[in-house]
Amino acid sequence: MSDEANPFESLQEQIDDAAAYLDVDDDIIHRLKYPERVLETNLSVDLDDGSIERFKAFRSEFNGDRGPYKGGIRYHPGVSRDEVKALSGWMVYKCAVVDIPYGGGKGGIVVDPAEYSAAELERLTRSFAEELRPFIGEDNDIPAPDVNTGQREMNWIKDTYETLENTTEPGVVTGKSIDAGGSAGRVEATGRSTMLTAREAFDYLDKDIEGASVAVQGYGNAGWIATKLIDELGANIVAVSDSSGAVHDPDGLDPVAVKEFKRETGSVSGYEGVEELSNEELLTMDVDLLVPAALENAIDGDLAADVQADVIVEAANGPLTPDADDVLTEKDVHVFPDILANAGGVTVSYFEWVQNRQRFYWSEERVNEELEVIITDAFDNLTDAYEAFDVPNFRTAAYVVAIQRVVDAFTDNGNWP
Ligand SMILES: NC(=O)C1=CN([C@@H]2O[C@H](COP(=O)(O)OP(=O)(O)OC[C@H]3O[C@@H](n4cnc5c(N)ncnc54)[C@H](O)[C@@H]3O)[C@@H](O)[C@H]2O)C=CC1
Ligand SMILES: O=C(O)CCC(=O)C(=O)O
Repeated sequence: MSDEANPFESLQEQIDDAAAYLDVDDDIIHRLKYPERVLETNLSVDLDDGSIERFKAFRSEFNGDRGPYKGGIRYHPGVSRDEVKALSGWMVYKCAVVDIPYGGGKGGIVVDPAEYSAAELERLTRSFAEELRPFIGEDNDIPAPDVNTGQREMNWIKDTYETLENTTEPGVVTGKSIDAGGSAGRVEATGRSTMLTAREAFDYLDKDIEGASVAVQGYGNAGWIATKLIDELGANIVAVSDSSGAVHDPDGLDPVAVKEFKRETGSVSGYEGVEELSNEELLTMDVDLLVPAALENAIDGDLAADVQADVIVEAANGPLTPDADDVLTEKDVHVFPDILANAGGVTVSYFEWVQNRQRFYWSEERVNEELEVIITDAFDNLTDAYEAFDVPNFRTAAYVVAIQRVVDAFTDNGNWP
């Protein structure tokens, strides 16, 4: 993974690339490139051995023109202020692409959760929730899971908030467990929209997904579910990876068996009867479809020169640097961007929030059906814009659609002459 590109600068470049196709005042575009505010805090947490450790944490509220700030919370040693700013900006344009009534936010704690006990992580999460309390709320800013967080952490945040506020407000966070007010289908939603985007992309490009060879980088929530659902479309999953490395079988891997192996051993590496590869080798395999589902900057300009995939569908946020985009556009590799492909997560978070507010819960079938409508409509809007604006790639098309929607909300709110 390249550590050179600054994700916040990448976001700003993506906005500029699309703004060039729109008739929007430069001052408005400038406003759309910076967060409205960023909370930076230091959390002091009691460890199990009696010592105290301090953790840096952030929450960026990028833009609220279309609704409450919305976006996940990440636990990772690589979290930084600029990373969180970028991730919160991508949330703004993601929510606009799928046309759900949210702005964008994102948070993170600089921590490797593997090094701490569950009790320590609970104290850390509740401490962060206390700091977040003045900012979050179902009409203000609504956190959700991201890398290394899930239902457990969301339940802790909800409980801390509700206790301090002396209220019941399950819609203050999404991605909760079902018993705490979560939605059916939320855990699978990010991988599901990745699958739907891949399916629509192959159809649009007149390619057959059945039998298509697929490599997936990252085998966590987004990557594993995407792999399983793309496999169910009849594609041939030839390689998957996690931070330990990649496994490759040209005859096809069984995604469920690999997942079970990872659950037992902690990694995909060591899975029997397959070839072991590096992550870089996986990313440059000659496959029909490549799905980056790990972290930002997985493919930079240098690596992009060696990419052999025909189609890339981004399950991760920001896996390609702007340099990589330029190289891949030049090579005619079709990249379907994160702000569409992984938008299933926030879309089903929206369904969860709606259900929380109505205290009326939907079946998983209804969630999946409504998600499919939103993702396929968004895909059609994106490809319409790709053709109408004659932009070089699908990312720019997605930003053209999204920026126009945010600008329309801003100006309709009476903020501009
Ligand atoms: N969880 C969600 O609902 C959503 C997640 N995303 C994005 O999807 C991506 C993955 O998130 P999750 O699956 O939730 O996280 P996760 O923590 O469940 O999984 C991350 C996976 O990436 C792997 N990984 C980390 N570094 C790697 C590397 N250098 N090479 C290969 N694999 C590596 C990890 O081993 C793990 O398997 C992130 O970019 C996240 O922002 C986007 C939308 C929603
Ligand atoms: O479910 C959500 O609100 C946001 C998920 C997220 O962080 C993302 O889409 O990157």
